[in-house]
Amino acid sequence: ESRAPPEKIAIVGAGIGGTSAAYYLRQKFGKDVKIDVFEREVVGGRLATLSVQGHDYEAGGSVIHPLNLHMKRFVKDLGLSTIPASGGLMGVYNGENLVFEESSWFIINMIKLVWRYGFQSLRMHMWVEDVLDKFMRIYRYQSHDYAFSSVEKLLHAIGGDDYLVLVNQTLQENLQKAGFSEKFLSEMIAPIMRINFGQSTDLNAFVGAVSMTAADSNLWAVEGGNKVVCSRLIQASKANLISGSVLSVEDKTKTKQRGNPTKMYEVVYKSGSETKSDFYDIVLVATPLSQKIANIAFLNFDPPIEEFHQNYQQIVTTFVKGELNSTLFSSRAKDQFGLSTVLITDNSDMFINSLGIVNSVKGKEHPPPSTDGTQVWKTFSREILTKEQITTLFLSYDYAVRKPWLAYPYYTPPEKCPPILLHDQLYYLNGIESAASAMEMSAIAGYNAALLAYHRWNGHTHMIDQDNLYEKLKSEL
Ligand SMILES: Cc1cc2nc3c(=O)[nH]c(=O)nc-3n(C[C@H](O)[C@H](O)[C@H](O)COP(=O)(O)OP(=O)(O)OC[C@H]3O[C@@H](n4cnc5c(N)ncnc54)[C@H](O)[C@@H]3O)c2cc1C
Ligand SMILES: CC(C)=CCC/C(C)=C/CC/C(C)=C/CSC[C@H](N)C(=O)O
Repeated sequence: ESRAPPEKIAIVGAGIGGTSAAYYLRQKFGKDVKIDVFEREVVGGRLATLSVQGHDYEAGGSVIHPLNLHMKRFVKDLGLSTIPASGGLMGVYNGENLVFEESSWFIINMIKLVWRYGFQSLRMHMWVEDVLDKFMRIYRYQSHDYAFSSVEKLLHAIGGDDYLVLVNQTLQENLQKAGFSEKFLSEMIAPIMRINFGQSTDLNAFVGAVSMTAADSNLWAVEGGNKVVCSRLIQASKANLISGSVLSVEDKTKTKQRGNPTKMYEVVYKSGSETKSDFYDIVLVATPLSQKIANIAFLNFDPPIEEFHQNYQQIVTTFVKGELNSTLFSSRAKDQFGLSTVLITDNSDMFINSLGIVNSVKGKEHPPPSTDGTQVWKTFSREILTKEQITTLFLSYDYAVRKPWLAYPYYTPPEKCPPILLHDQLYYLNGIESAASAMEMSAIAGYNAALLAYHRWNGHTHMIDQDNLYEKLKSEL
């Protein structure tokens, strides 16, 4: 028996976390509940494009794994199309030379890897497969409507104690214990961590595994830009998008029309030059609760809502349309360079984290391949690149554009993930980023928060934090 649905739900943030929550909240609570999504900047959040000479390129979250089933489902449900997001050859630069270069021949590649690293590349693949295999359990739990009240409980339900060890250990520690060599860690693993999370192997082993899956070859993206998923989710969930910055959420008692005094949340927000407010039964916060990012005050809560010190790192995305100075990396003639991604080791003293050729969000043929040797390159760096640095990297360039992000947490395991449940009907989605930040992780958090809110509203305690779910669902089949 379910009680009457809530009248109004607020979601703060229209990134993939907030918009997927809106989508699932609508499915669970039905058509009558009013859902307001507050966004102070642009729908999509860290999914955004930048334009280079009239063509758009992914500047934030760009690649999606073939087993990211929520993102896959959104694309299907929302009638969107996909484009391949990986391809081309990769090389690893150590500050002096390329220590590894991929070959376009699979067999040659394998021989090169075995020659330099023995069978560690294959073992690494198996290690990642093992983490990913367990990860897939979350989809079964969520399709059966099970919810979790903390990130730790969610991770434990997926991968048991092994998963908690992963988030509490550095990738370095974990892989050293598993017998991987220093050479393999510094030449292969650290550069992958650096391109994906701007860090070395000192991040937690779970986000390390997520980062390794992003080295898969069948990655994809949404045609037109990944951010389109967010705007379409808002439309599909029939939520109201409110353009404004949420300033505070206050725990208040309100007497509704013809009713008893009820506990509600007053959301105060600034829209243009006006400050407005409204009351909600349920509030979901779908943005990192760091002062530098969201800056939301929680008023009148007893006990008070603590501040979370999730430290988000700056990553600058820069697109340059130009001709690469390939002699910086290799003595080969520039028309023989052949690499489309350069990963960089930690000891290289390079001012960038990575460099790669990118395709526009319309796919490979847009714009048509250039004939003058220029390409659109994307770099990630900690700091904004100076003109000198750009001219070191490029022999010539026509155009450069950049976007600095507070991109993802700076990982310092052991990780204590912030709570999901901040108050009776107040939920926080982005604590999951302390385990790993990725589009799919936010979509999982959005679905989980929607299910948790629904079950807590209706008193379905048996659907929350169930032990032994994997065994239980196995025997149900
Ligand atoms: C450079 C970069 C590359 C990445 N690459 C990948 C990738 O290839 N694949 C992948 O899976 N992931 C990638 N990620 C990570 C991924 O983009 C994020 O994990 C994901 O987009 C986070 O979504 P979110 O909805 O949780 O948060 P956000 O997208 O940050 O959404 C939060 C929203 O809340 C809004 N907001 C904040 N405060 C307020 C307020 N007070 N009032 C109203 N609105 C507010 C913000 O404007 C924002 O739009 C990348 C991230 C970056 C930065
Ligand atoms: C959650 C699971 C199982 C998989 C997600 C894998 C994935 C696609 C992770 C990407 C994480 C991330 C923050 C990447 C940043 S850089 C991406 C890309 N290399 C680029 O150059 O833009």
